[in-house]
Amino acid sequence: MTIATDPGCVLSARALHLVGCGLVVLDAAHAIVLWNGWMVPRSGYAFARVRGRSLFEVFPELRGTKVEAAVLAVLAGGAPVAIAAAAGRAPFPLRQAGSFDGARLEQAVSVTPFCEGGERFCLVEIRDVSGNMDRERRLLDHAESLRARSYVDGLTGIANRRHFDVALERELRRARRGGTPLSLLLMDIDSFKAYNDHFGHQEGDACLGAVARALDAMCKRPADLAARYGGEEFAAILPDTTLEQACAHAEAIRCHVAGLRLPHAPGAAHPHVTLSIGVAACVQGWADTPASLVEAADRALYAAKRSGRDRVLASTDPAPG
Ligand SMILES: Nc1nc2c(ncn2[C@@H]2O[C@H](COP(=O)(O)OP(=O)(O)OP(=O)(O)O)[C@@H](O)[C@H]2O)c(=O)[nH]1
Repeated sequence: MTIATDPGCVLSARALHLVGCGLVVLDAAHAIVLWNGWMVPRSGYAFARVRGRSLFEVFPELRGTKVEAAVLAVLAGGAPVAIAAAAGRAPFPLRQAGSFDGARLEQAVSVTPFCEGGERFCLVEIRDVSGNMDRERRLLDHAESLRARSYVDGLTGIANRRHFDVALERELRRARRGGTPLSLLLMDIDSFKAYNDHFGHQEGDACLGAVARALDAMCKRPADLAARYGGEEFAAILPDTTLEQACAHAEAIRCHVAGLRLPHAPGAAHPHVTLSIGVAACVQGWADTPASLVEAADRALYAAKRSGRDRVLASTDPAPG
């Protein structure tokens, strides 16, 4: 019975050329015995040009790839092999139909053995998964941008409390491992309630933004982190910085913010916006956990407020208990 006279065979042959993926059948010597219509515009080769030629002669770049290994294993009696798509590593030089110099289609490939008339063959199926990969990439980009945004304070644009917590934990571990110093500044805008009451909440928000930008600009080393700790309170993590160095840096920040000469409310302690700053350093045995370091800096900040504001005080005593 010939293909021409068997309606089933004719239909199968037609259907084969309409399938929405690449189908290539190889004989035991990996010569191409079938090449469907999908392959033609994507490879630039009509069936007549590849018929009887080794797959690896038509596509020499398949040498040394997972596709070659799969074909050889399957033709030698192995089980079917599925090769998942990997971004940027499309094995076949196939492009969008009709385009011969664009990017390769992203491909998922499977290789399946079968026997016919006592001979072994394999079917190579190539699926274009470019759309899926694009979607996956867009989802990953979106997830990455959400993740980045979840670490930024929406009002001021500097690191938020979550970012601060993660960074403090990480930097403390690094300092303990390396035996290096680590300091923390807690900073609070003085009489900020009076500012809001006088200028209104929107101006208050703008003032928080201006102070945040000033702090961020003053924390220049790559490992330094300026963050909004909450409300009108800010924090700075200063790795590789001793208590003494941190106090000097805190004093520079205090002067810098006072130097902005942002007008304050008439009822405030000072005519311009100022900061009170508490400084603590991580020392072996105490203030060496995130909670105890924050607590030490907070006690110093409280002392700075009580002793008149617009000043820097360091915590030198171990936390109680
Ligand atoms: N505009 C604005 N105000 C805020 C924000 N978060 C906290 N505040 C205000 O900051 C003020 C903090 O006031 P207090 O805790 O009484 O302290 P203070 O007036 O700064 O006084 P001292 O800290 O003792 O100098 C409150 O009025 C809060 O409403 C914010 O996101 N935007």
